Amino acid sequence: MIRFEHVTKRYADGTTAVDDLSFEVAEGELITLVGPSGCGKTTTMKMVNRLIEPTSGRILLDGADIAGVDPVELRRRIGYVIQQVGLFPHKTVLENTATVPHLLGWQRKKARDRAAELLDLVGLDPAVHGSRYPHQLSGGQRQRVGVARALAADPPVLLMDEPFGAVDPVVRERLQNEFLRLQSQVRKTVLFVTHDIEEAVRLGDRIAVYGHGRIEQFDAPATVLGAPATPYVADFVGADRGLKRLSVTPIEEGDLEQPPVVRLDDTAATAAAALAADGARWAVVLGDSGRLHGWVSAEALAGGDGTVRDRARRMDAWLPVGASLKQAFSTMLQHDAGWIAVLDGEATDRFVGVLTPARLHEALRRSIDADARGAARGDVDLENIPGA
Ligand SMILES: Nc1ncnc2c1ncn2[C@@H]1O[C@H](COP(=O)(O)OP(=O)(O)OP(=O)(O)O)[C@@H](O)[C@H]1O
Repeated sequence: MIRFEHVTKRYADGTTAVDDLSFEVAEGELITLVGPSGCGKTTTMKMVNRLIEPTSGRILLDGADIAGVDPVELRRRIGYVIQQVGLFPHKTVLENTATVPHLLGWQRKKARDRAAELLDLVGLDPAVHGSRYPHQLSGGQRQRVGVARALAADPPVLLMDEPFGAVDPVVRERLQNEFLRLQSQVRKTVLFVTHDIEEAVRLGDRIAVYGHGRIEQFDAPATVLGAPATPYVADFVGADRGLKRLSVTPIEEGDLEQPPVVRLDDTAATAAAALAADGARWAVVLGDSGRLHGWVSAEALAGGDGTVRDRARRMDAWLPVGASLKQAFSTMLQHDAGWIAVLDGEATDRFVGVLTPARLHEALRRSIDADARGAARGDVDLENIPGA
């Protein structure tokens, strides 16, 4: 979709902002460009819509060299969102959003309908916010309008230069989540510049980590965190990369422990026998429809009649398979629980196993090791990891 071939940009004063850059971005992929200030991220981005021309090399869009495409025509295919959103102060939110459709000569009604649809998509109510002026919005709302405006003409490519850089961390996280939801619907090819590794990791399908004018590593977030290609990248992603990695490592079925499972209506004696057969001290308890109810200990089942129902404790800390290890850790803390149940996440909510802190740690170690060796996580034998 977008292809850089040996692209170099040298400014008139001799600064080499981008040095012999080659990479490729697939259609519908979200690439984050991350690195310290002045490393060439913005220059890279602006060469794609020809706000800056390369000194040498080629950039191809859909296989065609963009040097041969009229810049105005090119920019119609490329949405652009920047940190200082650049909304027109004297135009309403709706008019701002409809800017590009207007320029493209759409009929007024069609352009306004499209703008309203886009505002809705980015979480703004067109009936409430559409007639406001930019100064009547919060910073986060202005950023949303910026995104809506960039999407208005439905361009296949989106360039985003620190779009959420100017808002506070809480709003920023909300905007990031909304943007991910939006992207899962619209599937644009996105280049997203940020200097924040957390943001890069959270958003990117792949991350390009920049050194000076060059890409030091171009990989999936989990790989960048788990197996930094150079000491520079390791330093940039930080000493707490293990923690960051939690947020990009999903829970897999193979990570889970399988304690005995009993039902609320089982007799205490049957349940006690099941625990004894397994040598287990506790069992997961499922309710009537197979949903998670909680747990029951071997002590609670000892002696007496009745059913598990009388002796079980409720515990509803659960997550679906595929949720991140970070969510798992945070759910454990939130419920003050030594384990969480993992369900299949489909409509059936089938119980698939239990994640304990020890299993979580193992999953993390296994995924780091798998990336380092280019293997699948399930194939990693923890015995072979030193210190595991
Ligand atoms: N017009 C220009 N003339 C000369 N040098 C420039 C020009 N624009 C940018 N540079 C230099 O090129 C290098 C790369 O700049 P660029 O804006 O691409 O970096 P960046 O990674 O986007 O930085 P930031 O995160 O601070 O925006 C920097 O050293 C910058 O000073």
